[in-house]
Amino acid sequence: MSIHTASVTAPVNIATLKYWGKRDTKLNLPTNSSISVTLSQDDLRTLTSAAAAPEFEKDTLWLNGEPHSIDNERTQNCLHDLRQLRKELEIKDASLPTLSQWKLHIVSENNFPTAAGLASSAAGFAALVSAIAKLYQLPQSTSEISRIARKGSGSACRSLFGGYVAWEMGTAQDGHDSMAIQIADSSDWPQMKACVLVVSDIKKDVSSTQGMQLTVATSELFKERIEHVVPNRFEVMRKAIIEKDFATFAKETMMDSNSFHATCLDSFPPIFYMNDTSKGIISWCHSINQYYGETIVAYTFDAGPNAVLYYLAENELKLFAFIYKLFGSVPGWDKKFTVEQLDAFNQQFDSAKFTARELDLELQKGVARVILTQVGSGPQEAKESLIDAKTGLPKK
Ligand SMILES: Nc1ncnc2c1ncn2[C@@H]1O[C@H](COP(=O)(O)OP(=O)(O)OP(=O)(O)O)[C@@H](O)[C@H]1O
Ligand SMILES: C[C@@](O)(CCOP(=O)(O)OP(=O)(O)O)CC(=O)O
Repeated sequence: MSIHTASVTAPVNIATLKYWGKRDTKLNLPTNSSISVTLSQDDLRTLTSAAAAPEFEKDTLWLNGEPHSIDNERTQNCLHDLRQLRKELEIKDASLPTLSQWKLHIVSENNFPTAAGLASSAAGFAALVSAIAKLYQLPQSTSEISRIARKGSGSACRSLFGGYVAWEMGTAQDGHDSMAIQIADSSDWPQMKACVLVVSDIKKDVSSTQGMQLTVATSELFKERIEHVVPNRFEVMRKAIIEKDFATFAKETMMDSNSFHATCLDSFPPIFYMNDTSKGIISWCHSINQYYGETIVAYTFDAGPNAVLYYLAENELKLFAFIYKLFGSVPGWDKKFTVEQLDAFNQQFDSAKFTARELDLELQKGVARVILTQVGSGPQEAKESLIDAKTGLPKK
């Protein structure tokens, strides 16, 4: 069997200026531009291998070891566009193997919970589209490929780049100008770190796709958000990233998370993604910033209760004096810090004279684990393949 394969890893991204609302649900065209930070693949990543061979009978996807439906319109749109681009190459150069006509086998693994509000669809579609683009040796730019990932899941287009990324909403009806661009590389502002407080990794009741359309259809507040709030914030946040102005970046990030969740509450019937633990974490972050008299931490919440905290490496000790005090007993710390470093967080807390009233111990019960990570790079070609090169099936 003559099997062609390619493997890619792709990152998760967490928006600091949220995408919420579509003007075209088929093409995933958004009602506003958005901004995100790409997280390091050392901690959260999707690995996808794609293979094409004339003998394959049908397009098949295996996700986390199980067959997974590929018949949905979004995945089909991505495959269609990628095949179209490959076909153009084959027409120009008749010596190329006709991969565009062969069926695909795609095998993918997320190294974190799927469909649990940790942006698995973003990393998943970014990896799927990147792996097939690599397999097909497509010459298109990363932004052009991001347009295809967008059709899989809107936020996926931002996972095509590392660092700090904007998804420009565009205005064209066919979506050709709605794609991701890089605002700054991870190496331009490498000090950005992220701490994910996993409040729940259970599948959510209202998916992002359903939730945002309910907001578009019913929320009055949403109109104000897309017409005024987001366009202004986009410029302020972009500038803050370029100038490495953490205080402004953090304030806008927190305000945008709150604005997005306010439009969820303003939807009818209302959508609640945050729970009491999430709200407690918000107050806790404000207490920490107030205690230090400067903004050292920003929180943001996607369509679920998990918190993502952004902070700069230089403030890690200051921040973790508090975060480790509350959430030190859950898994995730020992992989990143030595016993001495963890002890330093405790000592820093003890010297902080923080009162018991401000220390909300109830919060401890709501967090299941922490994921400690940082800004990272975009999709990378992987040496490891999940596909057996002889059979074209997933490796056991
Ligand atoms: N590695 C992958 N390859 C292909 N598709 C994937 C992959 N990972 C996830 N998906 C698709 O994304 C779906 C999960 O998307 P969903 O939006 O429900 O959750 P999420 O992305 O984890 O959460 P959120 O979007 O709120 O952050 C899966 O059911 C699957 O169809
Ligand atoms: C709250 C968000 O995470 C919503 C993400 O929505 P999706 O990209 O998952 O939605 P679809 O385009 O319908 O697949 C905000 C964001 O990532 O910008």
